[in-house]
Amino acid sequence: MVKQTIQIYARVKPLARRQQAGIYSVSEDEKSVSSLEIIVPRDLADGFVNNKRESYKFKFQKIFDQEVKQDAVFESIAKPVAECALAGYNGTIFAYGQTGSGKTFTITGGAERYSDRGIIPRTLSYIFQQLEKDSSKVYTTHVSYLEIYNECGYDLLDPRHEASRLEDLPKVTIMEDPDQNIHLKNLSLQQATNEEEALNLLFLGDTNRMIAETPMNQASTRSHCIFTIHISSKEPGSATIRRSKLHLVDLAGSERVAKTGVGGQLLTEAKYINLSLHYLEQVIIALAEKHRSHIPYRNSMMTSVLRDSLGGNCMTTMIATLSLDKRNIDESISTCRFAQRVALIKNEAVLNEEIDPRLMIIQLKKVIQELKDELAMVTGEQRTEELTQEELLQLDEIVKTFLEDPDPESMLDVGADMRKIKHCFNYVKVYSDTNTSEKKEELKKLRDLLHQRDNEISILYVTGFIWV
Ligand SMILES: Nc1ncnc2c1ncn2[C@@H]1O[C@H](COP(=O)(O)OP(=O)(O)OP(=O)(O)O)[C@@H](O)[C@H]1O
Repeated sequence: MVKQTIQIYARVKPLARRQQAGIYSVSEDEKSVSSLEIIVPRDLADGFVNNKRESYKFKFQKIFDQEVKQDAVFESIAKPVAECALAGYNGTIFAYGQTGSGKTFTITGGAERYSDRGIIPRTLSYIFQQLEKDSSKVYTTHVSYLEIYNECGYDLLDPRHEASRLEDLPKVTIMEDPDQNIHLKNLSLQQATNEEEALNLLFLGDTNRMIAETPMNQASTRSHCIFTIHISSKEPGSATIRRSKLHLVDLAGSERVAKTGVGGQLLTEAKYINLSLHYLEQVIIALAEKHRSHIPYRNSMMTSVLRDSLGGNCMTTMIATLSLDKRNIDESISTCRFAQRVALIKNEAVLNEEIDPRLMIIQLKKVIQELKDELAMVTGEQRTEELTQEELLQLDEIVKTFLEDPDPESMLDVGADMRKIKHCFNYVKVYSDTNTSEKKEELKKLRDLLHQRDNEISILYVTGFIWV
């Protein structure tokens, strides 16, 4: 079991040309903990008098400032989580931040340049590279892509639909089993056997996501998207299967503070525009409080789906996306505050291993047969039915390999079935008889040759070709 708090990272979006930079600084202490200090000048903030604090400091595992590129973000954040998923642990990476702060850019990527691809395509690429390298296990990979809008789930990977509206996509509903495990009804799991197939599925999902945008559901701002990579692995011959899920989550825009302007207050009335993010916050608050027994996961679909990622069996990472221009400083501060609370949540990730019942039955049948054979040998009660032709050929092969193995410590094991043991003895007899007669034949040939050479030499003496 791996006990770990949720890891929090911050990423600062580059300023657009006409944006005015806010005042902030990034520093790192001797233990490599990064700090972000945001300054809101007392005299003037966004045109209003600021009577509040001037300096806001937040700690993160690492802060990626404006110039940091996608490959560095992947290496630091996603690669370790992908490695854990390959080893059999659940993982979640979610991006949280206000609209336009770079959540989609970080999770999915930008369309302009190949180097702009984000965490999802890079993680898929990395996972398939690793699978190709590891021949010790058999891996199976599936992906799913869920969009949650207004408390309704939609399957973005439904291959039968060419969606023109979000409502055209199959609706996904939540079901809970008696052990409180969440199951998503109607969410398709599509198999991907290589990187290309997985990327095609991502593309299908992103296309559906874009096409299904309606005036009611503007851009990704109001919906949450969860791309999940499901990995299962098994060693050949073993009945134990490891299963893990890696959720890559692009949350809805988190803006919630209404800038009233009245009285010049900057950080005032909290107004939630997205109820499910409000419920997410409720869950985070409840989890961060000690001795809190009830966690309100069930209040929203998103918190139900991410239940394991928040205070459960998962290694979870949050990326706080920040837009640190002057106008968005207040939103960035509330994103950082949210992240600090998230950092208090402890998760306990366990290795997800289970026994495949089908393989287990095959193995147990074999064990039962071996035990029956041993019992029959001990009690003298022999099995009388004939061995099949296939079984006989298999036995011949096993004995031949054993006899031809130069290793003096090699063993012949055919179990306790007397029919098999007898057949092996017969094979050994025939094998050694064949070998002996072959050797006799060879000896005779050599003797004949020797005799012939002696005769030839005697003739040479007699004819005087050889002088002594
Ligand atoms: N690190 C970055 N480098 C370059 N461009 C970026 C970066 N982050 C974001 N952008 C650009 O900023 C714009 C807004 O980013 P993005 O769409 O990712 O925001 P978002 O947080 O997902 O918004 P929403 O909540 O509406 O989905 C996009 O044009 C994106 O390409």
